[in-house]
Amino acid sequence: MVKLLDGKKLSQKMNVQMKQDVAALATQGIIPGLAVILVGDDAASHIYVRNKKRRAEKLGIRSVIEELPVTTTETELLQLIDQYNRDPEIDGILVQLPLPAQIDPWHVLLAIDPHKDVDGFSPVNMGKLWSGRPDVIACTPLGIMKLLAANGIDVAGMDALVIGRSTIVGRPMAGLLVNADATVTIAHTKTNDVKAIARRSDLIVAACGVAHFITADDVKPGAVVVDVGMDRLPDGKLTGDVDFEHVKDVASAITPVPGGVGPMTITMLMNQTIQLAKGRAQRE
Ligand SMILES: Nc1nc(=O)c2c([nH]1)NC[C@@H]1CN(c3ccc(C(=O)N[C@@H](CCC(=O)O)C(=O)O)cc3)C=[N+]21
Repeated sequence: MVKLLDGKKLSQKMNVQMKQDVAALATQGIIPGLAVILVGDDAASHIYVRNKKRRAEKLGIRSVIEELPVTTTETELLQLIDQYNRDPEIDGILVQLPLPAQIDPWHVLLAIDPHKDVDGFSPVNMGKLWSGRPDVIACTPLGIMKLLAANGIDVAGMDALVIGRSTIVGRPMAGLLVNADATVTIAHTKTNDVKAIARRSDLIVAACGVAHFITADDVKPGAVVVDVGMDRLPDGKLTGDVDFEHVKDVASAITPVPGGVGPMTITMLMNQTIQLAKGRAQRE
């Protein structure tokens, strides 16, 4: 029987601890503060940001949402980031990716104070992760590690395949897996035969953005399959990079879409905002 890696259920469980943490901070007069900056009118991004605001409100985290027009210049965005860098009541800053073409995301990642980089995308935090000394960690990969651990899956010694090399998912995912003693392959669009690698992997993390890219034929019996995809089928339905219906009969454990990695991403974002606020409480 396949084990369903249920991110919604684990998120609800983690909410209990997070609410206690927020209450403890409140006795010290501290409310965790999260600034979310969204540039442009990408429909999916607006939905994620609204979800984040709702989750923050439920937990007692103060969130400030900045929705900027698609014409925003890089200078304007960097000025806003600097304003939040200096705001003592803001613990975490998140700039929703992707950004419009006139803004270089690298300049944005360099501008965010690493101590407020709640996404863990800045070069300082990425470097710390790859140095084996993680600090703030990218929320999606961190959520995946929590989901695996909570289901008793130890990746040590596993042959792991990460499909995708983005700053948001693939690279930090590979770093976390290496730190947890997995043997990691990072595949990408130029990889010669990703399916052959998939067939001999004990763990597959699919983050390539192609609906149902991983089929039952690509999965070794008993492998663990994690689906980071958020793809739309022609009928508009949300689906993942994994053909769940068929892969579930081959894998030993699998994440659903929705209800798997997505909810864990937001949970980690909230948890890291709370952890950063705890750091502020200690300094004050
Ligand atoms: N700086 C930055 N940080 C991010 O964390 C970030 C980003 N940029 N850009 C886009 C991606 C995407 N992302 C998701 C978060 C939650 C769900 C989520 O909650 N998904 C639900 C379903 C939602 C639905 O039904 O549409 C689920 O999987 O169950 C999905 C995707 C965060 N991202």
